[in-house]
Amino acid sequence: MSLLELRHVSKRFGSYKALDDVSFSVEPGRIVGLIGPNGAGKSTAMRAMTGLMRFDEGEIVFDGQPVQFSKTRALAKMGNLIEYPSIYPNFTARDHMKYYAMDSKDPEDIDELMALTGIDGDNFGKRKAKHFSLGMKQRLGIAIALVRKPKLVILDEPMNGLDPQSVREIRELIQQLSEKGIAFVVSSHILDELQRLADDVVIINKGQIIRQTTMADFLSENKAQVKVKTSDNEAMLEAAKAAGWQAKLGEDKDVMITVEEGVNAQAVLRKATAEKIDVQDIQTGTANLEEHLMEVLSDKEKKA
Ligand SMILES: Nc1ncnc2c1ncn2[C@@H]1O[C@H](COP(=O)(O)OP(=O)(O)OP(=O)(O)O)[C@@H](O)[C@H]1O
Repeated sequence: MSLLELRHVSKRFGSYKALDDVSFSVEPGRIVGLIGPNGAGKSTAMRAMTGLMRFDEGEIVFDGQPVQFSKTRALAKMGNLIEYPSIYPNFTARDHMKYYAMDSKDPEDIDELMALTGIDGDNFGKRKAKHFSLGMKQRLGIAIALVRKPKLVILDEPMNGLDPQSVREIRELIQQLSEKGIAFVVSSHILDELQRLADDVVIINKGQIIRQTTMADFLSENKAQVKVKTSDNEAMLEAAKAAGWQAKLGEDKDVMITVEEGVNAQAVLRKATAEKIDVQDIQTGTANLEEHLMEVLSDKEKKA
């Protein structure tokens, strides 16, 4: 049984449908990346899942129980870092942990949690929150999300504003926790980071789910491409299209040609030579998460 299931969930803000018949599920211990462009509905979906926001249609089931809207009662086995937990400037990290642990009948061991999230020790344990860096506040937010021994943690943009070192540390922390069986739903605009982090992807666009699959399967849908930079990219593009190849101009105006039977870097070089086009650079590779996402979204746009 899935740990979390959204079934046909819709949410309107006035006449605008922010969630439109959204269905997807989260399995125990998996890290699910929720991705999509600005305004796609990621935060709205996350708020609905945690019971922070009423939704209009459908149902959400977490750990066998329907999720119901509550202003005051957070779900017992779900942690979240969506709306910032209140961080009190004159509290230390330990004061915060003690305070949030009071909400739970059976809180996690605070010392263990502080060690795990790296907010223990002389550095942070004794300092007041008003002196914390953004990375430190993110860690404290995650530690607070974990204090009730959750089975699922929802993190909206947990990497926002962090330096590369902190981003890596937060990623390693999430992975470590998922190995202990905690599931995560994470949204992030830092797609190369999400590519490293997530086991599964759920793609949302204009309030609709476009795809739910594993990260590995999503990336393997990608066909390899030959990327070629020439003295005349427009002419190269025309020549490739005339040969019946799938070709387009990339973002940097290089020509991108999809690899298939009989179409590879060598064939592209031969074609360029025959057309008297100088090749300045040629590479073969597969698109990353960001490029593949852009492709999937633009295909969807064309079909709409
Ligand atoms: N309280 C609200 N009232 C009216 N419209 C809202 C409200 N909250 C969200 N919206 C709208 O719903 C849509 C989805 O917003 P949401 O914040 O869920 O998107 P998102 O995918 O999280 O975007 P981003 O990546 O920019 O954070 C947007 O068009 C937004 O303007």
